[in-house]
Amino acid sequence: MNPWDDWDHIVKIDPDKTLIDGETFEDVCATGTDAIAVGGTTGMTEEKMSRVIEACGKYQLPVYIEPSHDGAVVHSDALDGYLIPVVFNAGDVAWTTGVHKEWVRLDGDINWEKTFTEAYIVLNPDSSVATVTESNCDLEADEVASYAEVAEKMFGQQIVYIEYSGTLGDPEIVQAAHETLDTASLFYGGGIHDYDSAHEMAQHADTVIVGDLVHDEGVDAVRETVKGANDMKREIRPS
Ligand SMILES: CC(C)=CCC/C(C)=C/CC/C(C)=C/CC/C(C)=C/COP(=O)(O)OP(=O)(O)O
Ligand SMILES: O=P(O)(O)OC[C@@H](O)CO
Ligand SMILES: [Mg+2]
Repeated sequence: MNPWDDWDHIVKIDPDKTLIDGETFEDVCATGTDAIAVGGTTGMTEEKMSRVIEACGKYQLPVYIEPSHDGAVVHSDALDGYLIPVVFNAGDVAWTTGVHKEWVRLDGDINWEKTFTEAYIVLNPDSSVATVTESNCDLEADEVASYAEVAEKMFGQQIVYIEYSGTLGDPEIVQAAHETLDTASLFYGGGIHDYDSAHEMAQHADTVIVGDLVHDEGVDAVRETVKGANDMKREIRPS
């Protein structure tokens, strides 16, 4: 049993962005989402990360950090664990193993029991994450599916993350990736903004991730995406 096995929905909070006026981290944790991930590509500092971790750590939800580089890792009792991206289609291998090597070399406090990797496939060429990692986003569905298969079968990855950060992706690509996986979970993130987009992506993703919406629209909009994802899971799960 992995911590994420019963997560249908995650809210990813970017510590470099603000919540909507009048909304709190408590409100975010009460949207019905299953877990909080803390991370973003640009502007990460230890102080900003810690503020969000401490604020979200007071509630029942699991809180994980998703560091964007080796210097962005924060250790805190408020954390349930660490989700470490490994970018499979990165143009620079630093994002596949290089920054990981530096992290292991320099961080004396790694708790491997709470550390899990995510095999990222980055697909929106206009996102910061694609720019930073120089990812090759020009991939057909069968190539994405093959990356997913390589991640699980050759590299033993237990999370494959289809990342369209900032834009809603192609459900057929998500489906193709999902179909290659046996035991690994498929995470999908990017452009989920309402009931329908969450509902659609939850058909093939085991877990959907909602990021910018919490910063741009707020908790009511996030709650709709939780409903969409949960409804789809009820529709497709054998009772
Ligand atoms: C070795 C350690 C500790 C970490 C390595 C982490 C790696 C490989 C990071 C690569 C970049 C990555 C996948 C970051 C994860 C977080 C993420 C995708 C955030 C979303 O970013 P964007 O939405 O593109 O950026 P902004 O919202 O900040 O513009
Ligand atoms: O911000 P959005 O587009 O919701 O994307 C979520 C997440 O996959 C980003 O890493
Ligand atoms: Mg973003």
